[in-house]
Amino acid sequence: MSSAALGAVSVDVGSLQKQNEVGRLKVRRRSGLVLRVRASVASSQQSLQLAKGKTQKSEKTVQIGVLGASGYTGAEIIRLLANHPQFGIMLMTADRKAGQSIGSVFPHLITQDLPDMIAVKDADFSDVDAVFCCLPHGTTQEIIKGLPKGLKIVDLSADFRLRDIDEYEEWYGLPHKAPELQKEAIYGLTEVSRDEIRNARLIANPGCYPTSIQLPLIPLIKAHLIELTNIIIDAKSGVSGAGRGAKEANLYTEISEGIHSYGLTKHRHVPEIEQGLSDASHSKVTVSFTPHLMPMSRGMQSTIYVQMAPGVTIEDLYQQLKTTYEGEEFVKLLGKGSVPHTRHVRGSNYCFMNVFQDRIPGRAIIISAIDNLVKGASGQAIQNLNLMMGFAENMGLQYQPLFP
Ligand SMILES: NC(=O)C1=CN([C@@H]2O[C@H](COP(=O)(O)OP(=O)(O)OC[C@H]3O[C@@H](n4cnc5c(N)ncnc54)[C@H](OP(=O)(O)O)[C@@H]3O)[C@@H](O)[C@H]2O)C=CC1
Ligand SMILES: CC(=O)N[C@@H](CCC(=O)OP(=O)(O)O)C(=O)O
Repeated sequence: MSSAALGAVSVDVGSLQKQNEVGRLKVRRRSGLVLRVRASVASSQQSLQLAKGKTQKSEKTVQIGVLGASGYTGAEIIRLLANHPQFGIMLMTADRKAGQSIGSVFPHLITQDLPDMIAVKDADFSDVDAVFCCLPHGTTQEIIKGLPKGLKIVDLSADFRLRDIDEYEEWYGLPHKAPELQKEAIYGLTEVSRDEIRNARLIANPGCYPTSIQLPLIPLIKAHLIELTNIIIDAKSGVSGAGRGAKEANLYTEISEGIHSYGLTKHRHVPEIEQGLSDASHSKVTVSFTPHLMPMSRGMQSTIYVQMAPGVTIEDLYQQLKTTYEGEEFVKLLGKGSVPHTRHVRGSNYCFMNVFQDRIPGRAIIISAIDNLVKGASGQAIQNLNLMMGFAENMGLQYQPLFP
């Protein structure tokens, strides 16, 4: 049952409560005793199913569930899927906002024909083919463990990113609740692990900082062009990276007109970055990583300082990245001397990068820019599901950046 099939009428509170008990009405409070009600014109049988969490199949070929549809990454999945020819959203869940329509939670999505949001525990996954799991880390393992085994899952949280369970428990301070699923999870940095992603059932979608950092560093490490010590990463994120939940630290007054670093020496993305770089080098790589919060809603830039291997020049680094990414649609090495800007990738699935010779001989500066909500989260998640379902990797993702 799609929300587009619901009409709007006004009724008194008594009849409203009675009807709402059987799930026939979606209620939004206006003022005093007058309520605006969206009444179902479907049969009572269909209405009852809606109350239980059933939703009508989308007309598209792959039925998608979005868990955590009331959060920023969930909303971004929904926005991006509007233009996807194969993925249709038939199920959306939320926690505190369960029971609300998408239009009341995200007015910018009101024009899309979408089911209302329900609690995860009420969801019926029997007609769903794949889910995007956009829930906070720590809540995700148990929820994914309870999903039907045939479902394809792209998990945007950090819950399955670290292969080493002890490391997860140490950095996240939480017990791992699904170690058996951890063995199955494939880390979904698309350009690096495409072949494994195609055959995966459960993808651990990378964090936004790790995406912006690993994309330039992995090819340089694999080609032995940089030293594995003294890698220094100075990274900056827009505030949407912290999610939509209300937190004092993310109030306008706290983040506007200034920048600040956080998570010094202990940010939980350190082990994720080191895992990826160590895999590329077949030895333990450590990094210094300092993230910063910027007064912008979305966007991420990583500035990375590295020591080049003996005899290696900046031209070698440039040529290596050029060869690695020249056939890639979403990773772009800029022309020599051009500086990546977050505003040039905003709203798109692109990662822009470049390398620069430092004035200190032997050192290089690498800059990469992504939109944290797109290539850093929901865009890469769709890229991965496209591969898992056997579709073109770029399907539904050819959004040009928003500028200015
Ligand atoms: N924001 C970003 O740039 C990125 C985020 N990520 C990761 O993606 C995931 C989602 O992030 P984001 O969208 O920003 O987060 P938000 O805080 O914006 O949204 C979280 C969503 O999860 C729901 N939720 C919260 N607690 C529970 C629970 N106990 N059970 C079921 N649902 C719950 C919320 O529902 P309700 O609103 O109803 O409370 C909401 O829909 C996180 O793991 C995050 O770390 C990854 C890369 C980038
Ligand atoms: C600005 C901000 O707070 N950013 C988040 C990272 C968002 C992200 O990609 O992280 P996960 O998917 O690993 O949660 C942070 O620093 O924790």
